Amino acid sequence: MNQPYLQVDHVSKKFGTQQVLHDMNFTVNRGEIVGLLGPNGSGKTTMIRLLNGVILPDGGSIRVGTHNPVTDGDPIRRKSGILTEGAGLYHELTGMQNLEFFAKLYGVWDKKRLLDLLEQFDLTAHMHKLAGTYSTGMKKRLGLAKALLHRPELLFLDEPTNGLDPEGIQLVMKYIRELNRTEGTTILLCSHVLHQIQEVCHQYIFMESGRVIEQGTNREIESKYVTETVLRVETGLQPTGDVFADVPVRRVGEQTLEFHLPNKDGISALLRAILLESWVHEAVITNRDLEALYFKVRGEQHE
Ligand SMILES: Nc1ncnc2c1ncn2[C@@H]1O[C@H](COP(=O)(O)OP(=O)(O)OP(=O)(O)O)[C@@H](O)[C@H]1O
Repeated sequence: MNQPYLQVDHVSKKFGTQQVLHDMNFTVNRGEIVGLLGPNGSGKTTMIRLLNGVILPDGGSIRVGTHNPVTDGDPIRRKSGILTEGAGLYHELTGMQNLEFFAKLYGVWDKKRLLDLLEQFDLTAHMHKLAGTYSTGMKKRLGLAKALLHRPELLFLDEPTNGLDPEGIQLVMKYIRELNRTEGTTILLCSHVLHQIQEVCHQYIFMESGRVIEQGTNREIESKYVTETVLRVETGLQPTGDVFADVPVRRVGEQTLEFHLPNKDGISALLRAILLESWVHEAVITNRDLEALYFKVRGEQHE
């Protein structure tokens, strides 16, 4: 089932004298949602522009399906949609006119599709207003509708939820998941809001200073980097020392203790021991969500 779709081999890119990407290597399979993660300036947008054929690499090779972006930029752009920071909208046109313009440009004029997308992104009531008067969130949602007009098989999303309110974030993340599930769209997603993307991504590529420093699923990265289980428990327990039931413990809040276990196997026994002495309202493993893994992966680079 794993069919390589994006293949990046030893890719490098310079802007002037600045080496922005160094020997980049990664593969994304068809139908995956992949998070491209890394701090500001690590080269994520540059990588997307190379995949999309908008700029050319200095070295290495890239495949997007059967295409090489160096020679086949147009076919790739016909099959892909892109949402960038600016969204590329015409502010002097209405929301509807923007979609009409791009649908004609892409040669995919379909009024029903336009109306469906406006409806899906909660823009029907605003479709006759000028895009320049839209809020940041509305522009972002219109940009997404524009990126999806031609039913792309590949979608590049650069910070898709930036500037959206909680309802907008939920709407967009739900749509991304649905699109991938129903149409099998391959999605490369750049975001700094890690708790949002961990709900939708199948795997992650971690970048740092123009290099891939790690790639894998949450589970793969967890098993490689997480060597203990940190359990945060909301409880009335008052341990007398820094060990309880043979587990090291420290107080991190008035009613919150943090236990450090060698692995998950000891959690049930620990909770049973706590419950013999006090109440428990919540127990959460805190060191295996995407944010914790992100810092762990990056931390190892700096050690
Ligand atoms: N057209 C360009 N000309 C010169 N330098 C550029 C150009 N585009 C990007 N850079 C530089 O390349 C580096 C990587 O930029 P890029 O935008 O790819 O990073 P990023 O990971 O997407 O950052 P962010 O998270 O802030 O969006 C930065 O140092 C940036 O200044």
